[in-house]
Amino acid sequence: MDKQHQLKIEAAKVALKYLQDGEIIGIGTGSTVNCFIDLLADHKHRIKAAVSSSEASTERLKKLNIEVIDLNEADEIPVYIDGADETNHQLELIKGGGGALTREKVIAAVAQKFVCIADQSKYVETLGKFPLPVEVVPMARSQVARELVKLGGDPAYRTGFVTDNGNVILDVYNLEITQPQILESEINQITGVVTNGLFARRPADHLILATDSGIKEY
Ligand SMILES: O=C(CO)[C@H](O)[C@H](O)COP(=O)(O)O
Repeated sequence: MDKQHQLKIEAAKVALKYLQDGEIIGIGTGSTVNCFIDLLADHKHRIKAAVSSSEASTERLKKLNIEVIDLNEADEIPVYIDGADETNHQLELIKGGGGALTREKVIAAVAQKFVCIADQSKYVETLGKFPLPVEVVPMARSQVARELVKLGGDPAYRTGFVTDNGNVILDVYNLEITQPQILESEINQITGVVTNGLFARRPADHLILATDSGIKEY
């Protein structure tokens, strides 16, 4: 097993302490969350059910006999566990490398506590080295791309990829994101954008970062 994967497992293990007995848990998407889902299998008796942010996570949860319910059936989500592509020290994130950003953002908005789990490679001074994913209604792809260029980015169409919502993704390169909240709002105002992968208006509440020198919690 490579070092990075080992760190993802370490972060996921620490996140188990946020489980709340008898409650619904929100589950994100990605390889780090997959580590958490696998660990959750041994604790499934403690939770009421899971709300999932993607078809991929739903499938993994169901394979482990963890009940998955629709978000509309959940009165509240005390805790949401998810990974990130980048985080800064304010726990503002870039997410959506796996293309699940919209459902992830919806669950994060509902959740009382958003716990981000990540390995050390995700921690950055300034967001933007990782291309910012933007989910777009297919017919608006070219128009949205032109607007993203005006904002200083270089959008690239993620070819061959369709989101769980039937939309496409533009990955925006070369953005140096010094004001994440403002950029998040600006991009969301472009007609045809479903959402973008900046989680700055609703950042994580806690970060569990696995590093070579141990777990750091923020
Ligand atoms: O936002 C995401 C999926 O849409 C993931 O959380 C993000 O891409 C991190 O994934 P990984 O844990 O595989 O590095």
